[in-house]
Amino acid sequence: MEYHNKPRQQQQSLEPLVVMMPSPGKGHLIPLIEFSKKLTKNHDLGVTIVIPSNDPPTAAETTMVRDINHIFLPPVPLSDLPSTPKVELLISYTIHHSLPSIRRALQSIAYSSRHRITAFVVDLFGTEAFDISSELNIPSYIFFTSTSMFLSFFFQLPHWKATQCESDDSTKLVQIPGCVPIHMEDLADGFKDDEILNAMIQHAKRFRLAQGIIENSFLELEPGTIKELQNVKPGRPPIYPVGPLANMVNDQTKLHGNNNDHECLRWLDEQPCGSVLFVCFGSGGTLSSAQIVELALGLEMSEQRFLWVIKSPNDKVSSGSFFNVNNNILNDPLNFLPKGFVERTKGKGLVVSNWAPQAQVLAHESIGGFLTHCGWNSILESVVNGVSLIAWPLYAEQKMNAVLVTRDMKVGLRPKIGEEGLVEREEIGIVVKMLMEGEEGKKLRHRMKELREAAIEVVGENGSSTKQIEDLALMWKNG
Ligand SMILES: O=c1ccn([C@@H]2O[C@H](COP(=O)(O)OP(=O)(O)O[C@H]3O[C@H](CO)[C@@H](O)[C@H](O)[C@H]3O)[C@@H](O)[C@H]2O)c(=O)[nH]1
Repeated sequence: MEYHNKPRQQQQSLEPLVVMMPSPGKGHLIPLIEFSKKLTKNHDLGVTIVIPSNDPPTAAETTMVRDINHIFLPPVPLSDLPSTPKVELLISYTIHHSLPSIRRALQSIAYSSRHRITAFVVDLFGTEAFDISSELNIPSYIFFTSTSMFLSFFFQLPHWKATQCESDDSTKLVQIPGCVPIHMEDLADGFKDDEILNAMIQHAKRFRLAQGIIENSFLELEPGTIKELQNVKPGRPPIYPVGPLANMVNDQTKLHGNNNDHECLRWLDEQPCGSVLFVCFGSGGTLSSAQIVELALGLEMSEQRFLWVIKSPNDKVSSGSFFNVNNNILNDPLNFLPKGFVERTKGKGLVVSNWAPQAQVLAHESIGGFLTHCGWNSILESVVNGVSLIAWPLYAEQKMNAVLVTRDMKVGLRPKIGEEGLVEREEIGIVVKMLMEGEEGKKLRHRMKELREAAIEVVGENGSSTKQIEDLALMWKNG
């Protein structure tokens, strides 16, 4: 029987179910897990997460979703693709080649005698699957995992031409509705590449097909942009700001197992309050070998305590760990540090290979600052913990996020890139010291504490984000 032909009466007796589909990457999966938890725990609404990927699930991914109904789709091999792939195209490629298995997964749930799917929620790269939800008569939504600023830019994209990004003048200003103007050089990298731009325009054109767009942000964080996005305009679906949906400490233990034993948390226990800079470039970010050396020597020059999550370098792309295809994971990242660095900084600094329980680290009272690649989840996790930032964007929309953090939110410092294309050790030393000890650092911390208060308020019992989730849950329960 066709799902959409099930008699209304029969459909109403079935349990409502929301199906979510993140695109590949932990930065897309984690906020959808947080959203699912709110729907299931607070609203007793069933959720199944359908997960496309390129590799069989890792142990970390399996642990992350263990308390949620989920389906890992068959991996799409990337072996035919170039060895220096572009992240945005790889993600789009994976979704495109997963369409047959997405269809099978949705059909098997939709035709079951237990559930009626009342919403299909994808992220910004998942809109190609709207054809399938539409065939099955399932309402489609987008969960936008990045900033409202980036969402506002997405609505401009269908009118955008590659030539607009090909300006020699990198200081030319781009006006995104509701936002402060940003320099051309700070636009998401992909928009300067024809192939990526065209793929993104295709995604953006399908945004209007969604019944609503759920955003992981809140008014106090991006007031101008959210107000602008909430203006009713033809072709623009309603916007639901539900953020910050961030990986929180209590839940982190569930996500990654019992991390209380992680060596970095034990080390943090021994450091003075607010004294440690956390350095981490997200799930996919990598530095070049030369940049690793500069960062190490810069941290040393700053004379501050630090906890650094280091990945093996990649001299071609700065997203070297996003997909495993290009990352030499066999090399111990510590081998790329300058000679004698670990010994010289012993006691004052700790270097951890590849992964640390970030949410627990940021919640630790010894943490006084965060040097981040500006992934949106990392920024939100800093906000909920009141930790001010050093913005070191690497790829995707991270430069736009860095502008937001430093110029709009005013909670971070951004080091300058030197002539060789590297952030040099002297600059790192100065900026780190300024954040951790300087007057400017104090102001940023103060502002971040204000944002933290606002974040606590909006996700509280009567908060605006709680209310938005309630409205969505009610609509999806009765759908
Ligand atoms: O050692 C680590 C590294 C990361 N994380 C977690 O992994 C997530 C990383 O997310 P995010 O900070 O957003 O970075 P990416 O994984 O790089 O996220 C991708 O997705 C984001 C949301 O769309 C975009 O903002 C980024 O540019 C894009 O690279 C966060 O929850 C971190 O707490 C850890 O727990 N331990």
